[in-house]
Amino acid sequence: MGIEVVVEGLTKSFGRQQVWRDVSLTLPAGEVSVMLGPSGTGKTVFLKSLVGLVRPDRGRVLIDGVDIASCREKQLYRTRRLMGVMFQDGALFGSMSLYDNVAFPLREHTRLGERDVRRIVEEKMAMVGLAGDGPKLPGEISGGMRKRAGLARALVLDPQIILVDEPDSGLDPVRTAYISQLLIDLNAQIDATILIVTHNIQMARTVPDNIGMLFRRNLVTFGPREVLLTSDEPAVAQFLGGRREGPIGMAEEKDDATVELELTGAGGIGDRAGEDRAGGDPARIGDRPGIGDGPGPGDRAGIGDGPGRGARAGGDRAGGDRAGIPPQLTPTPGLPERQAVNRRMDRVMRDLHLLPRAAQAGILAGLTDADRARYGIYRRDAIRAGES
Ligand SMILES: Nc1ncnc2c1ncn2[C@@H]1O[C@H](COP(=O)(O)OP(=O)(O)OP(=O)(O)O)[C@@H](O)[C@H]1O
Repeated sequence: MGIEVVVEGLTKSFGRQQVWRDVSLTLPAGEVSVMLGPSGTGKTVFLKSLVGLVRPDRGRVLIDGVDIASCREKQLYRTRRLMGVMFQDGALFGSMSLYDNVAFPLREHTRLGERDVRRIVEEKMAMVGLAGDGPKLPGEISGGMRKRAGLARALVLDPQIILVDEPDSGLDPVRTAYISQLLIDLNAQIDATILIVTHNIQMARTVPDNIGMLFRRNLVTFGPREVLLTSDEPAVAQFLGGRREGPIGMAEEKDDATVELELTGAGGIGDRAGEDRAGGDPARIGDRPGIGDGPGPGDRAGIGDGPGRGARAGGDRAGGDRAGIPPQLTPTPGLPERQAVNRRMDRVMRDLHLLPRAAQAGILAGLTDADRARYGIYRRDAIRAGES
């Protein structure tokens, strides 16, 4: 099973620029987590600090009892063996074939003979859908294939933690859907702890068990996916809706006066540009297209308010969405079930009372009959939670 990663009070600056401060979270063992955030908010720096490629100014990163933010080189090296990293562009050596790229960590860090190297490389390349592509050079293949080759290389040392930097960047939506499925399939097969850094909303909505978001040098939230997906935090709602109105600006930081204007509807950027907004509603916080669509100014979270259903968080939604929470991807038929699913559900149900009400409603609305029996929850309790 994967290993838990505990981050405590992590702070990082480059010169006078503070990237983020006091970031604390736990990546639960064997679960898939996503870190979201607008461009430039330090997602990649965060990922690198988990591998010890960036040293934070303060804080700890505990992996298997070792604080990799402060440990000695030898321990860092040993702990890194537990981790596989897929960088944005695959980070392949351009002059080596895919086969040699994927074999590289095995030849560098183990004493395996070439026959074993071949067995492992072929197995991992097949896992990411690159069987038979070994002889190709990185320059001869598409960006999606390069990413998958980078993923195969990240897998050869059988990591218990996999860190993935923007797996969707440069990919079309179909390739992004494939790599999303691949990450879930991998988790089902090897039960590793996975952290994906991305700003792809679709991936964030359908892949992870847990989601966090970095914004303005802070971790806005981190927890079960239902928390962020039902959040009424303005930056989160704007980000999920992909809208310009809200606190996130082109230069990451809008000035406060602009935000105030937008939120009061007294003239957002769209108005000044003479653009239409759906429904003519001035910069409503909860107005995420395709998620919250109920009338009324009280609709801040933009959740659970299907027309004619009484505007309730937790109500059923068309297309299988519940309370604005789309179904999570499941492994491809024929693969094992994800072991993380039950572990996560146990944890979430244990801590349910600590979560925001909308998240609770979303979680309860999504329970299967088997879940309800397991946790002793009656259907009417779940419905009542959705109504409150
Ligand atoms: N080695 C470095 N030296 C100085 N500044 C750096 C260094 N690495 C990153 N930064 C700065 O830290 C900030 C965060 O960068 P990072 O690449 O982590 O953002 P990101 O959220 O991953 O962005 P994107 O989504 O666009 O990839 C940026 O302002 C970047 O310029």
